[in-house]
Amino acid sequence: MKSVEKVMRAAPVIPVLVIEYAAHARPIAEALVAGGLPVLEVTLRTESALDVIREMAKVEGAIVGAGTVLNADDLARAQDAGATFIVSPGLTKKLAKAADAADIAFLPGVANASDIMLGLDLGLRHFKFFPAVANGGIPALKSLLGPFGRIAICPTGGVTQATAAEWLAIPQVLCVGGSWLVPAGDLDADAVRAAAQAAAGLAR
Ligand SMILES: O=C(O)C(=O)C[C@H](O)[C@H](O)COP(=O)(O)O
Repeated sequence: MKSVEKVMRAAPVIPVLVIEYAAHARPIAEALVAGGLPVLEVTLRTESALDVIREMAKVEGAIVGAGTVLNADDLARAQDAGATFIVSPGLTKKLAKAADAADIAFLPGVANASDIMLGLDLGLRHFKFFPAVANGGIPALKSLLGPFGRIAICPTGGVTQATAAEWLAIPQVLCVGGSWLVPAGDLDADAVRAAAQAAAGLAR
């Protein structure tokens, strides 16, 4: 399986992208990469998501993946479009097996001890903690890391530029995910680049 750890270590923040217009894909990817955030998670939540992945995959230096991958069909469509990693809000045996068979880096969501134990049974060690804040935030993650200290985590859901550093101070947290870098609405590439620069400067 391709290394999910490499994806997680490429930058302190993975922008979670919900993009309506394929025409916005390249300028947004270029602004994020130029700002120092090469890892781009394109959620499969919009009609244009697969076209967005195709466009972003052409941007030099971009490491493009798909988010909101719920099943093997989503995985296959995202990989065909050029995604090199997939992120899921949860974890199923079927999806983990499909990711293994497709030889694609896989970052599944976990919310509790049983989810992590399912992941460990499946040979996984890298997880997204989702929804990070609603699920109890830093105290909840620290409690889970008692019994599961050897996993690697990307908290996502409610993380912001202001709170990312606190999460990144936890040794098992290799990166955080968040949608704050690219707000919905009109495209402002300068603002995206500035937000990326601030995020890329966060210490791990
Ligand atoms: O679409 C998915 O697959 C998800 O897992 C959801 C995203 O990770 C969160 O919606 C990001 O959370 P915010 O940064 O609080 O907006």
